[in-house]
Amino acid sequence: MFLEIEHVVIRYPGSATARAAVESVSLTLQPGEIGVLIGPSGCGKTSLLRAIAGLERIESGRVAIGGQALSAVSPQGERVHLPPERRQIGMVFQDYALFPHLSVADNVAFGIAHLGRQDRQRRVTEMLDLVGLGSVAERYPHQLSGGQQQRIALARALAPQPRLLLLDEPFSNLDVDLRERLAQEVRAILKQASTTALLVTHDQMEAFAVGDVIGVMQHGRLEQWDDAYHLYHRPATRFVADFIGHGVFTPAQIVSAADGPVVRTPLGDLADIAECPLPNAYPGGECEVLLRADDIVHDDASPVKARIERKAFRGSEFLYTLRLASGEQVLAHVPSHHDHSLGEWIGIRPEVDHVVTFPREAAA
Ligand SMILES: Nc1ncnc2c1ncn2[C@@H]1O[C@H](COP(=O)(O)OP(=O)(O)OP(=O)(O)O)[C@@H](O)[C@H]1O
Repeated sequence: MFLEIEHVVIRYPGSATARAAVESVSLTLQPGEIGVLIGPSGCGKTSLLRAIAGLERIESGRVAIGGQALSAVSPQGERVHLPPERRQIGMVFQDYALFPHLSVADNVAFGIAHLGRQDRQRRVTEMLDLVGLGSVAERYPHQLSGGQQQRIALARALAPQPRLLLLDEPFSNLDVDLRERLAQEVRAILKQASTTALLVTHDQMEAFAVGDVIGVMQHGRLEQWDDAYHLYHRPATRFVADFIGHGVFTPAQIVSAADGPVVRTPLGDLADIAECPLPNAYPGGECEVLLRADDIVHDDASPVKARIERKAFRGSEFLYTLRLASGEQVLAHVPSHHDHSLGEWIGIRPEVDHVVTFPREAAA
């Protein structure tokens, strides 16, 4: 392991009795791996990032890179806290923080003043080429677009060859189209430079575009640290299931059938499902099943009908909010050439590959 975060607790001064901002978070990154922390506002992502950078002190736990403890508080109260400038960690913030009076080349050279002139120039050229902006070296930040400024900020952060790069909402000042494109570019740049990085965002698309591993945080806790596929298809908690993707929880019952357990839902039985829980996993087999919008297929031949309550155009598809006659709500992605009207009844059927169940909310 390269980056090791072990049971880190962060509590701000003056809030000794209050909930910790970060509550016993543990995660690891391999060399060259990109991690992303995502979660609602106030869940503690920035606090954790700042603690890794050395800008906040931890109350307990350990932060280490390559086996070297940067911050640590042992159960006996022994403390390590390396100052930020000795951690060899780079940072990129949402506001770029470029120096307006310095040219692009001088901005990139800022953190490598210790190198000789030739080495410095070579590194600046390398970094500008890496971010695809070799042609703007002599310009000033105000002469660049937001996306270009952010790539320069990345070049500046990478120039000193940090052991770890931390990125705090680096795309949030950019418009939506640019954001996703830049997110993919940044991933490619980090991979090319073999940089280990941890990025904070509240945008799922960004997290999926950039991260090898994604951590979902809530109330200071890390609910799951996993790849995008598992977060989506195997969410560890109800919060993760709800936070990632579009879906609803529907009451269901797991019952034994001739060919094994089936999940009985208002849309019919879900059968032939790998890793289906056994009926005795829940009292009376009663649970809630997660139905994602892409688990529901529009099929006029289906006996199950649902009324369209809302629809949102998403380019190649609509996100329909549907109501079954029995009262349950479900979501469905439907190709956008199936343009039905609000209030219309359409046929739907479930096509669920991964069944995700949780205890009934009231019983949970
Ligand atoms: N300097 C501080 N002093 C006291 N409390 C703080 C401080 N910084 C953050 N907090 C509190 O710690 C908790 C976590 O905040 P943090 O900024 O880490 O969350 P976040 O997930 O990054 O949120 P956002 O997405 O809004 O930036 C919040 O309850 C916040 O109010």
